[in-house]
Amino acid sequence: MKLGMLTGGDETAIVTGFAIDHRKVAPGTIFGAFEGARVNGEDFIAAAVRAGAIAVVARPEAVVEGAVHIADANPRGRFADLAAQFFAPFPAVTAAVTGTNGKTSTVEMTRQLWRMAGFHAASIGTLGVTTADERVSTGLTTPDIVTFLSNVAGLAREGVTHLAFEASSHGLSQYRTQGLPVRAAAFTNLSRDHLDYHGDMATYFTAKMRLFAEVLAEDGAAVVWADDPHAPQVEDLARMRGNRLITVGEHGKTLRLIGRTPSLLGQTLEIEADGAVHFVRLPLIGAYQAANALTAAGLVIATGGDIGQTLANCARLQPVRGRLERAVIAPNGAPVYVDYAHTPDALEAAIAALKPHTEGRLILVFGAGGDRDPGKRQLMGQAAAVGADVAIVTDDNPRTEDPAEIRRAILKGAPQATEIGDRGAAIAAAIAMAEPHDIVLIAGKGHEQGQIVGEMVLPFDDVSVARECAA
Ligand SMILES: CC(=O)N[C@H]1[C@@H](OP(=O)(O)OP(=O)(O)OC[C@H]2O[C@@H](n3ccc(=O)[nH]c3=O)[C@H](O)[C@@H]2O)O[C@H](CO)[C@@H](O)[C@@H]1O[C@H](C)C(=O)N[C@@H](C)C(=O)N[C@H](CCC(=O)O)C(=O)O
Ligand SMILES: Nc1ncnc2c1ncn2[C@@H]1O[C@H](COP(=O)(O)OP(=O)(O)OP(=O)(O)O)[C@@H](O)[C@H]1O
Ligand SMILES: N[C@H](CCC[C@H](N)C(=O)O)C(=O)O
Ligand SMILES: [Mg+2]
Repeated sequence: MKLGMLTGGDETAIVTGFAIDHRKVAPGTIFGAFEGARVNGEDFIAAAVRAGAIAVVARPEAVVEGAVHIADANPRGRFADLAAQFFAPFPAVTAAVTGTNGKTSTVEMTRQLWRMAGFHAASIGTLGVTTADERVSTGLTTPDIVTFLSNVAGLAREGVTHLAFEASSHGLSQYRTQGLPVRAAAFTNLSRDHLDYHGDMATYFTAKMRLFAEVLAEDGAAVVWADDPHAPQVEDLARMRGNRLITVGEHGKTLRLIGRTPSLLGQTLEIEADGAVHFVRLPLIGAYQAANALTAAGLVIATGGDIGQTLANCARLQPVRGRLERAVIAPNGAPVYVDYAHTPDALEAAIAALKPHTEGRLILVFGAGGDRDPGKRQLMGQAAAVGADVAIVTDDNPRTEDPAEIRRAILKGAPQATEIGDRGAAIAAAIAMAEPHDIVLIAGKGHEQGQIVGEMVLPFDDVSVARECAA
């Protein structure tokens, strides 16, 4: 592709790729220079040009010498739109999911439901890039724009026609998925998280709402978990833009949840849709997994799926890695679950999911991440104090913070809790104290494979550690 095709000018230089990090610039690259949270990408423009950048997308006031300056007050957005022209074509059917909790689960279930309907489907999110054959990690929930678009194009080349991806609030505010047309967008819920980055709840919500206000195609569909207090605002936005609206949940109109009966290994959902009542035997426990399954079903229906068939397929959904995953059953019969709950709301949801299955005590092991919203720590402590019978506060990715300080903040909300900093020792203690009718819940890390201490990632997997402790 010639540069002129992107700039509208007559430049004949051949574009070989796109980069947002000057260390990834090769001859023929278009470099995006963005102001970041840590550093200003404009400081690397000269180095990018020396490395062979032929054009730089940057604010009008940035200085670009020796390459074409593609000036835009919103360089991230402009860069994304140009990169999308370069990387296209993409899968024809795309669905994005936003919300504080449930994005990973919903995109994974959407992928599974599309596959059951016979489509070549993929998902991109916290778990990585997932197809029917493999899973490749990208490190972020919503990868950077270049990684994202190149992966999406790669999936299309492999024959993927249906893609569901997670639109995190960071991703939305940094235009990490801009340029990929979105046919359907879902909202799961809003609660406290990431205030270290967004500052306050209103800004955090506005970042998420970009998905509906700007990213979703004008003729696309909005799928809303109607039982969240923020749902009406999302619904109003969709109506205002003239998007097709699909609402799910007890307050939902498209898929109305009228009954939910937990069973030993799953639950039966009674759903009213299109004037008929459907019974879905979901093989997953917990109200939150039912919510995510219905939101996923909403996305599949929004993109052409048959209501009856899609609901019937929910009976064959496979568990999502690290979300209420049963790691092991202790020798005395107590089951040990691993869950990715790392917000106050998620912790409450995970506890609520296991409560109906607990005849004895619910023993909880949890912590909170360093270099992340400190305000959520005490609230997570409170959620544990209210919901768990025994709570053990431990470390979860302290990153560059003092882990003892993080635990202290959590303990303010859970003064009765036991403190065991070493995560392996905390898990061992929980399993050792469990009696036959108790349940152990290890929260916060889910699928994660490491404990981040300082800049180091030490290998750590809750599921393997639990199995070792129970052996
Ligand atoms: C706070 C945040 O979102 N940071 C991400 C973001 O950084 P930024 O734009 O603020 O970048 P910066 O480091 O200040 O640098 C500014 C610019 O200069 C460039 N640069 C920088 C250094 C250099 O030597 N040369 C150079 O060109 C950078 O590539 C960047 O474009 O863009 C970077 C490049 O893509 C990401 O690596 C970085 O993720 C950091 C590592 C991170 O931890 N992000 C987390 C918080 C995150 O994004 N999480 C969300 C939500 C999680 C969830 O709830 O699921 C996610 O989607 O994963
Ligand atoms: N619909 C929901 N409502 C409340 N809590 C939920 C819901 N879905 C998931 N959770 C809780 O949040 C945890 C994370 O779920 P999931 O990974 O699907 O969310 P996510 O939005 O992708 O999270 P992240 O922002 O870290 O990527 C789960 O392990 C569970 O504890
Ligand atoms: N995507 C989330 C994951 C948090 C997982 C938890 N284990 C932690 O490290 O806080 C974040 O970056 O905030
Ligand atoms: Mg996720």
